[in-house]
Amino acid sequence: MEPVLQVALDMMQLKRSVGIAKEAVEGGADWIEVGTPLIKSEGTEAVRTMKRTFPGRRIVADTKTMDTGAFEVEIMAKAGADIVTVLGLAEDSTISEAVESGRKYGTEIMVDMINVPDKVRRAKEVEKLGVAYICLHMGIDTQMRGEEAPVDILREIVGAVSVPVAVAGGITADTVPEYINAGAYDIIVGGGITKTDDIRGAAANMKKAMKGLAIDSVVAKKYTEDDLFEAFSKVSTCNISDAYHKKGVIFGLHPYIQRNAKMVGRALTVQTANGDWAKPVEAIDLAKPGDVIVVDVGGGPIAVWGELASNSAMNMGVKGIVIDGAIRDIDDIQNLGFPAFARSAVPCAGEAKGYGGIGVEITVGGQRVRTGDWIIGDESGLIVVPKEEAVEVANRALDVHEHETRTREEIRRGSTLSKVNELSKWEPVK
Ligand SMILES: O=C(CO)[C@H](O)[C@H](O)COP(=O)(O)O
Repeated sequence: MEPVLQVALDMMQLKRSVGIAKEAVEGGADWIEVGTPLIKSEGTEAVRTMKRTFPGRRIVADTKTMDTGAFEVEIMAKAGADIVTVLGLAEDSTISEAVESGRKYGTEIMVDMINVPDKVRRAKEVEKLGVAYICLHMGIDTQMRGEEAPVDILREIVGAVSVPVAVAGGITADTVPEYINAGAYDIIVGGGITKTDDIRGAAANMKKAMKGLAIDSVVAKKYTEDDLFEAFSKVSTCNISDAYHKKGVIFGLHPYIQRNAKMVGRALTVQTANGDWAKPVEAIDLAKPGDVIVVDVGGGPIAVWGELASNSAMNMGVKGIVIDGAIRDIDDIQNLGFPAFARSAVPCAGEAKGYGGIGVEITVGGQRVRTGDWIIGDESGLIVVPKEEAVEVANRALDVHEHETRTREEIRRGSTLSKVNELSKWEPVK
């Protein structure tokens, strides 16, 4: 059997989804998935519209049914679904009822193995219940922690069951050949197609990659602890703030940086007193390449940092300086191209006395900062991401960034930001 490409429409707006589906089909998508968020926002109408618009295509209703299998399958079948998804975590009776209902109304059942602990064992069990497809799925929230659908488990499932196996979860043109080689029949792709500005091209590339051609994905891979510098360098502080629910924003510090410059690094914290520049300067000798020195001066108005310190820090591979207090030599620091953020700029420096400490927990611009936390700064400001949350926040920020690519393209084609988001519809019901 020739593998199929299923495009997953996971946005909330039906009109946009139809447009995207049309272009994906032109690019070669075989099956169309009405994604869970789309079903939740638009109901069965989304399935009905897709069936009417694409009469010759298989329509998958991704209901992720967990209970009342018969009932939910009947609803989706009558709306035009050819395949309905039920969770592998559901009770056997829910799955059997879904299968029975599917037989009655002419719909197949795909079991989604999301979060199932023993996927191979469960795959064998649900096959016996009469399901038509089994789907190995790494959910979007799990992907944000850097995980992808595991190829070895896919291979094991394919070897253990005789029904066709689908795979989903952050698949890109780069990764699709591994899943094909492991025996996947149905390749389910959401963001790898829908977040691009060229849906047709992305679907066509996915098909080429499914045939074994080497294709570079325009959508980023999911990042792990090892390559967070690259991940944070690809996004803006605004992307991070959107992804991190406005947490981590450092307020009140001014960016003294060059146009389009960006600062990304891990914090080396310093506590000092107003005008006392000893500890900030000593920190330079302790800094590792890639660090950002972050100084808590409690907002003090006498400078604790200037051009010579910046020069020395740059030499050590330090990525920038953040001071909740005062800085000086702004013009020279900007000529150096050394990113600096401070509450104020003044000509006067204090004296080296040695108060405070290095590597201690500090508060800067209202945010707690510890050594090792990620600090990202650009012309919009500064944000701190705790080290424990960095992988997830970086991947979510990239997701925000990539979704903006699609929105920008729709605006370029004549839509408006309000229309793209169907804003009026999302106002709370009074
Ligand atoms: O069902 C889903 C999320 O629960 C998605 O449709 C599925 O994960 C495919 O999307 P992506 O390729 O972006 O992961």
